[in-house]
Amino acid sequence: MSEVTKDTVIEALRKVRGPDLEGDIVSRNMVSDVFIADGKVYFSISVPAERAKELEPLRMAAERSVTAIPGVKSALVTLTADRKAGAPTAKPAAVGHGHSHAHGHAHGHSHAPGPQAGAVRPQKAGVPGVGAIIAVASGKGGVGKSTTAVNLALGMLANGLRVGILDADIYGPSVPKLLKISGRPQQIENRIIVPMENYGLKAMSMGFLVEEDAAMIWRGPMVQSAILQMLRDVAWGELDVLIVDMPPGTGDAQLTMAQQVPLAGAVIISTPQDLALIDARKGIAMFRKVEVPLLGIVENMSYFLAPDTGARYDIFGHGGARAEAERIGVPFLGEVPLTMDIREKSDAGTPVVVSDPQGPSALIYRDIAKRVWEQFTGSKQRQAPAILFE
Ligand SMILES: Nc1ncnc2c1ncn2[C@@H]1O[C@H](COP(=O)(O)OP(=O)(O)OP(=O)(O)O)[C@@H](O)[C@H]1O
Repeated sequence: MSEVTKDTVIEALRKVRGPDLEGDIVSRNMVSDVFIADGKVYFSISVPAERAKELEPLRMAAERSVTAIPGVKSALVTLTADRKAGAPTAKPAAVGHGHSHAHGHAHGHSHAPGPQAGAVRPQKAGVPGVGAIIAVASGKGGVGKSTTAVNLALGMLANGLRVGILDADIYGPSVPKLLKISGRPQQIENRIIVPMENYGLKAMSMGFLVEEDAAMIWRGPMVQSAILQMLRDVAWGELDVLIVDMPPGTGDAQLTMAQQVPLAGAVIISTPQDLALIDARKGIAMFRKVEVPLLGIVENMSYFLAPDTGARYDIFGHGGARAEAERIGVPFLGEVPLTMDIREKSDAGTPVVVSDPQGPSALIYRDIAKRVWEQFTGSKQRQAPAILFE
C-alpha cells in the first residue's frame, strides 16, 4: 500500500469548502501542519471561536475526505479557536505565554476567555473549569520527578484543593503504577473521555490508552497531539489545579510542550548533585524562554534518612539546589529526603501522602504543596494588572 503523504492529505482537503462556501479550507489557510504516523492523520482547522459549533460539519467533512484516502487508517481532526482579526499581536511582556495561537478546542465546551476576551496580551486558551495548570519538570531523567509530581498533587489534595494529574511522559508513563490505576477510561460523547481516579485524584495518562511500548515509536508531533488531547478532550470537571508530569529533559519536544500547554507555572525537580543542577538550570532556562513563571525548585533525594534509627546522613551534597535557586533568583520550595518508605510506597502504588498521611515524608510533601500554591497565587497577583479579564 502506498505511503500517505502530507501532499495527498492537503490535496484531499482542497476539496473541503470553507465556511460560507467561500474557497476551500487549504487556500483559506485554515489547516494546521499535518502529522502522519502509522497511517493515522492528525491536524487541526482554525475557525473563529464563536462559530465553532456551527462549523462542526466542516470538521466532519475534512475528517471524511482524509479517511477516504487509500492507506489512511484514521483521521483525527480538531477545531482550534482562531484569533479575531485585529486582536493584539504584540509579544507578551514579562509573563504571558509567547504563543499567539489559541489552542482551545472550539467544539461546544469552550467558555474560557480566549485571546480576544479583552486580554491585553495574547494568551493560550486555558482548559475550561481548570484553574491552573502547573508543570513538574526535570532537566534529566531519574531524579524522582514523577514520584514528586504524584505526591505533590496528593499533597495539594490533602491541603483542600481539587486536583488532577496529567502524565505527559508519553514514552515512560508512570502515573498508572504510582496511583495503582488500571483499566481504560470511559468515553462519553464525541471523543470526550472521563479521567481515571484514585485517592480522590483525577488522572490521565497515555498508559491508560495504549499498550505498553506502543507509544515508543511515536514521533514528536504525535506526542504533542496526544498530550493536547489528554488536556482538552478529557472531562476534568472543576479543578483548582492540574499537575502536568512533564517528560524529562529539555529537548525540542519538551520546549514545544511548554509552549503549547497553557501553563500557569513550573516546578523543577533536581537532586543536589552538580550534574543534576546543570540540567535543572537548563530546565529553568527553557521555561524562562517560553515565559512560564517559575514557581520554584524542589531538591529531591536531598539527604538520606535511615529507616531504623531515623538518623540523617548528608551524603548527596545536600543544599546544592537551595544554593542554586538563590543564585538564579528562583524560589526554593523544599527538600525531600531519600527514604525507604517513599520508594517502597511509590512502587506499591500507595504514595506516602495517602498511605502514611501523618508521617514525616507526607508532611514534607504537603509543605511543598503549600509553598507551590502560595507561589502560584503570588505570581498570579503579580500578573493581574496586565490581564483585563481577571
Ligand atoms: N525521595 C525519594 N526517596 C526514595 N526513592 C525515591 C525518591 N524519589 C524518587 N525515588 C525513586 O527513584 C526512582 C525514580 O523516580 P521517578 O520514576 O519518580 O523518577 P523520574 O525522574 O520521574 O524518572 P524518569 O524521568 O526517568 O521517568 C523510583 O524508583 C522512585 O521510587
